[in-house]
Amino acid sequence: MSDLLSGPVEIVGAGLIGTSIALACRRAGVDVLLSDASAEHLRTASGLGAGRAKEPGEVAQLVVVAVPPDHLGEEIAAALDAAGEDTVVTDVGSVKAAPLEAVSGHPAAARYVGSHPMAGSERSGPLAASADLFTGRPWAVTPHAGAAATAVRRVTALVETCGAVPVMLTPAEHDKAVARTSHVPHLVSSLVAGTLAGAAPEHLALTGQGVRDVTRVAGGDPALYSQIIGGNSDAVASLLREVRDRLEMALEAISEGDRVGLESLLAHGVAGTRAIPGKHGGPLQPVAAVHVAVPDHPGELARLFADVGGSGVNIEDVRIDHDPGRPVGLVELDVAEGRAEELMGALESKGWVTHR
Ligand SMILES: NC(=O)C1=CN([C@@H]2O[C@H](COP(=O)(O)OP(=O)(O)OC[C@H]3O[C@@H](n4cnc5c(N)ncnc54)[C@H](O)[C@@H]3O)[C@@H](O)[C@H]2O)C=CC1
Ligand SMILES: O=C(O)C(=O)Cc1ccc(O)cc1
Repeated sequence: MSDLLSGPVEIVGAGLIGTSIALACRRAGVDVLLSDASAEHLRTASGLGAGRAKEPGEVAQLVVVAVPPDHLGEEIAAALDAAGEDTVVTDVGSVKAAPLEAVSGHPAAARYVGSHPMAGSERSGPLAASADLFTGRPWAVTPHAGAAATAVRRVTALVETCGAVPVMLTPAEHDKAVARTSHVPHLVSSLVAGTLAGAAPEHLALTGQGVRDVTRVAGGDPALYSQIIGGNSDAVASLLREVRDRLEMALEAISEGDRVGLESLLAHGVAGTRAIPGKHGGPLQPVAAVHVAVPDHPGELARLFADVGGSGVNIEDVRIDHDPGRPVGLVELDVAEGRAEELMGALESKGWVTHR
């Protein structure tokens, strides 16, 4: 348990994110008080060991507001109104503009510091929660100009207690950043996924890993994402105009048979993928993909990973695709470039069928 965060921590909104934070705090030995507009979510989260229902009069050291975006402002203001003199209030909202507006002018605004974990899931509610959700993930801490240094330290201690990596940003920088790294990618993913709805089954039979990668985040709850994206409209609109300009360039290049123009657009995309930081925030390491055919039986993945472990080659990333015609999975293992041949040799010697 951190000296800066001895508890209790109060979670307002015991859904996916709130319950995950609660579970991580409980694991660190911190007392957790829960509240939620839904009695069922409160019961479920308590039953999962995320904490106990808050009793009237109990005062927390840190309140974490984890409700849907449209309700953050009112719940943050209510938490500041009700809190003790030393209580710090944070929220986990995906956009920082509205929460900040809600506390501006509040006499206790110095005790509010916004934050945003960059981890989640397409699912919602306490049953989707996990104490490990934030492990190793970036978590923005976004103090406003009037925030107290002690409040910033306590919110940073929460991030560390959850095993995440704090990233300090102003609220305005944060909102611009997430428009680029989260909100526009989500919208574009949804637009692409929409072209699949109602498509002919014989076309969908050719679905491979690429389209699954591009459309994964589009599976998120539309009610939640319309609040998130709609709450960051200026930053999202400005980037979407850039995307629209490039889409028009792509249409023009395709209709005019301009291969040079098309290649230049695709090369710009490659540059974008290389700009994404690698694991642990370092530069992106060049990786090579090794594909392994894995029979669709219980225990086969465990056997594969044990054999990879025995080879001494570290797995940088892993994806699993399914052969539509056979009971076989295709596991794609990303490893450091230069070690792929060694891994293939080691796996082939154990009977696995591999290819690059
Ligand atoms: N879902 C994700 O992947 C991520 C979500 N966030 C942010 O976290 C916040 C919560 O999102 P999730 O946990 O995904 O949603 P969720 O739907 O799983 O949980 C929200 C919880 O808040 C409760 N609630 C609603 N209104 C309330 C109120 N006025 N007072 C008390 N409880 C109330 C709901 O009953 C529910 O249990 C959102 O603001 C979202 O922007 C941040 C990072 C990732
Ligand atoms: O699913 C993913 O890859 C995510 O990036 C999850 C996510 C969703 C919403 C956020 O505000 C932050 C993170």
